[in-house]
Amino acid sequence: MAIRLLAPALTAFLSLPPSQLRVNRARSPFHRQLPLQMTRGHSTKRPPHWPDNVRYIAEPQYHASVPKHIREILRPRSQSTHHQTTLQAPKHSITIQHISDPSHPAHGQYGLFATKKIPPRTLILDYIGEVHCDDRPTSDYDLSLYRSPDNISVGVDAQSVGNEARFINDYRGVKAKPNVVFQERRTDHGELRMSIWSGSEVIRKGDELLLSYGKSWWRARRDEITVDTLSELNLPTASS
Ligand SMILES: C[S@@+](CC[C@H](N)C(=O)[O-])C[C@H]1O[C@@H](n2cnc3c(N)ncnc32)[C@H](O)[C@@H]1O
Repeated sequence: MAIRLLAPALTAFLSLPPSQLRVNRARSPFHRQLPLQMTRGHSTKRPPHWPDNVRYIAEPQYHASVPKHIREILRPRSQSTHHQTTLQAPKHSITIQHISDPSHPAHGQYGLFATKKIPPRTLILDYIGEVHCDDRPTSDYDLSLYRSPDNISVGVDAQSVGNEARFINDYRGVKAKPNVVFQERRTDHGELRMSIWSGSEVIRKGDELLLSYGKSWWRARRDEITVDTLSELNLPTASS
């Protein structure tokens, strides 16, 4: 299932437009891959608990589905360079952890946790993955980055390639509200990125970083379960 993570209430404090994990669905394999890069002071060395089936990257990869004119908006040619400044979280401030608490709704999966105090309204890291314009129906890691005036929707899919940001869970069933939000930014070289900021309160050492994926993400997931269940039971759906 694809997601479109919403940055809801907490985004308001930054006076910024909400971003979303995508609710649309994908169908194509990966094509072109950019070479892995070292970023300023950070390597592409996998962090602890990184899954074997996901490639750890420090810079976005551009999929063949991204048209040239959109690439030029996302990463203006004059400023395009392999020496980008990805905001990789300082390795000592966040960590991927296995969720062993049975009351956590993502029990058995992983989450992203603070290993030290993070002040309010602090840029923590970029959401890195494959930048694409095709549908990703099976991805739970597909974030909406940009919609062009000619209505082309650009996503960042971290299902198969990504960084630590892909492990941030939704706050529902965990805490009363999210403590981090999405906000787009341009790197020093002009590349459009979706980044993750702390909210209006301090994140304490040991706290899990929690977003809001948005109601539409949960609604799409619930609808999918309903349709799947009806189809397993061989019952008619609203569209059948
Ligand atoms: C972007 S991933 C988050 C990282 C994921 N936990 C992992 O280990 O790869 C989104 C997936 O995490 C799980 N998840 C995140 N927040 C959740 C929540 N509040 N309740 C239930 N499942 C959640 C769901 O399985 C969802 O499809």
